[in-house]
Amino acid sequence: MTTPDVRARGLAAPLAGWLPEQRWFAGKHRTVRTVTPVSCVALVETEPLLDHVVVEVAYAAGAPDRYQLLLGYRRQLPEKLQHVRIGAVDDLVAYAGLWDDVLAEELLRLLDSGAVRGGLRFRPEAGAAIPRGEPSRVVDVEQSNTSVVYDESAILKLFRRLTPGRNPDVELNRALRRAGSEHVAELLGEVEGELLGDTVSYAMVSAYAANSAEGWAMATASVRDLFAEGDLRADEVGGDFAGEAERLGEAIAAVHADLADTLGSTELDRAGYAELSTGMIGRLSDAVGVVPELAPHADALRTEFAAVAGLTDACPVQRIHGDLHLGQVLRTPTSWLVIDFEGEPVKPLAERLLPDSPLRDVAGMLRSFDYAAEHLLVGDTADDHQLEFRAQEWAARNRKAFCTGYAGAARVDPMRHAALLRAYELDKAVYEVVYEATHRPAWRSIPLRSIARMVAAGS
Ligand SMILES: Nc1ncnc2c1ncn2[C@@H]1O[C@H](COP(=O)(O)OP(=O)(O)O)[C@@H](O)[C@H]1O
Ligand SMILES: O=P(O)(O)O[C@H]1O[C@H](CO)[C@@H](O[C@H]2O[C@H](CO)[C@@H](O)[C@H](O)[C@H]2O)[C@H](O)[C@H]1O
Repeated sequence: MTTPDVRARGLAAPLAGWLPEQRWFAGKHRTVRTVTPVSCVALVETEPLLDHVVVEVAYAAGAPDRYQLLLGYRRQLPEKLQHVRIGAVDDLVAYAGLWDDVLAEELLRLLDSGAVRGGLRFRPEAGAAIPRGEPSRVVDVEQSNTSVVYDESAILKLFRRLTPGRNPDVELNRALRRAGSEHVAELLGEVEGELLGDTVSYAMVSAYAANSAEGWAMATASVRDLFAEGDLRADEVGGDFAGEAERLGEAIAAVHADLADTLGSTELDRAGYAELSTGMIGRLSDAVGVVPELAPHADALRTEFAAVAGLTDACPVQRIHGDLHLGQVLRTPTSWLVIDFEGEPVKPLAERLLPDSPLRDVAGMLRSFDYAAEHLLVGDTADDHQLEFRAQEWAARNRKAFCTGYAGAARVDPMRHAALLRAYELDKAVYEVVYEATHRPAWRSIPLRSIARMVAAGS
C-alpha cells in the first residue's frame, strides 16, 4: 500500500489540469507551472481511503498559492463518482473525496471524536451536537470554497485557498453566537492545524438553516416578477422585495452592533481616511492592469478615491463582514442569517482581519441590489431601455429600504456619510469588475455599467 505523499506526488500532472477547472480555483487567469504537495495526511486508511493534501501551485509569474484537497481513493470508482474523477495512481483511482458520502461521514466522525491527525485538529464546539450517519450532498452553487450539507442538520465548509492564520469566518461566527446574535448559524466545530509552521483554518461546521432561502434568489425572483409585468411599478408587483430589504438592513445593523460590542470599535481618523484612500487608489491601478475596459473611468475614479483622504466625518471602524452581498444572507422562517464572514477572498488574510467601516458592508449590499436588478440585462437584453428603467427603479427602491432599516437600528446612518459610502461602492464595483473578468466574463458589464452610471451621475 502506498503512502499519502507518494499518492499525491503521483497525481501532480492530473491535478495541474484539474485545479484550473474548479470553481474555487482563483488562479484561472494565470498559467499553472507546477503542483507540488506540501502536506499529506491520511485521514481514512481503509478503502475508500481519504487523504488530506495541501498543494502549492506555482505559476508562470507571481506568487504561488496553496490549496487544500480531500482526495478519495478507490480501486474502482462507482458510476455516481465518475464525474469527480481526478486521475489514477498505481491501482487506485483518485477523486474529489467530499462527493463520497462514506468519506463525508468520516469527517464528522473525526470531528465528533475530537481527533488529531498529523497537523490537523478536529475541534467540536463545547456542547455542540455533531450529527452522525446522515446522507450528504455537496452544495451546487458558485462558491469560493466547497460545502457539504448533511441532510438538514449541518453544513461543512472546506476552505480551499489557504493562507496562514485563523479564518475570520470561524472567529466572527463564534463571537456573534457568544453575543447571542440571532443572525448567524450555530457553529458546531472547526478543523484547524499547523501548516509549515503557521496555524491555518481548514474547515468549519455549522448548523444548517433548513427551510431558508438565499437573499439573491428572493431578490432576483422579485426582479423577474417586475420584468414580467411591463406596466407595473416595483411597489405594485406581487413580488415586491422592499419589506425584506428593510428587515435585512435591520439585521445587518444588529450584526454590526454585536461585533462592535464584543470585539471593539474606534473611529476613522485623518490617518485612517488617508490609508483608506491609498488602498482604493492602489486597487484601482491593479484592476486597470487586469481589465483595460476600466481605463476610461480611471481618472474620475481616482479623483473620487483621492477625495476620501480629505473626509473628516466621525465614522466608526470595527470588525465587519467584508464581502457582504445578497448571496451571503439567508431568510429563515424567523429572521435573516448572515453567512461567510471570510471577507473578500482575494485580500490577504492580515488585511481581512483589520477593522473597517461598517459602511463597507452597507456599500456591498447596495451593490448587490444593483446586481440583482441588472443581472438579466446582459447579452441580448443589454440595450432594452424600458427594462433598464424598471431595473434602476427596483434597485433604488430596495437600496433605500435597506438603508432605512439599517439606519433605524444602527449607530451610523449611511446617508449621513454619502461621500464615503459612494467611494466604498465604487471600490467594490472595481473589485467586481476583476472578479467577473476572472470568473464570469459575460457579467463584467454589470459592474462596468454601474461605474459608468455612478461616474456620470457624480460629474
Ligand atoms: N448555515 C447554513 N444553512 C444553510 N445554507 C447555508 C449555510 N451556510 C451556507 N449555506 C449555503 O452554502 C452556500 C455557500 O456558503 P458560503 O459560506 O457563502 O461559501 P463560500 O465561502 O464558498 O462562498 C451559500 O450560498 C448558502 O446557500
Ligand atoms: O460569495 P463569495 O465569497 O464567493 O463572493 C464572491 O463571489 C460573489 C458571486 O457569487 C461576488 O458577488 C458578486 O456577484 C453577486 C451575484 O452573484 C452580487 O450579489 C454581488 O453584489 C457581487 O459582488 C463577490 O463579489 C465575490 O467576492
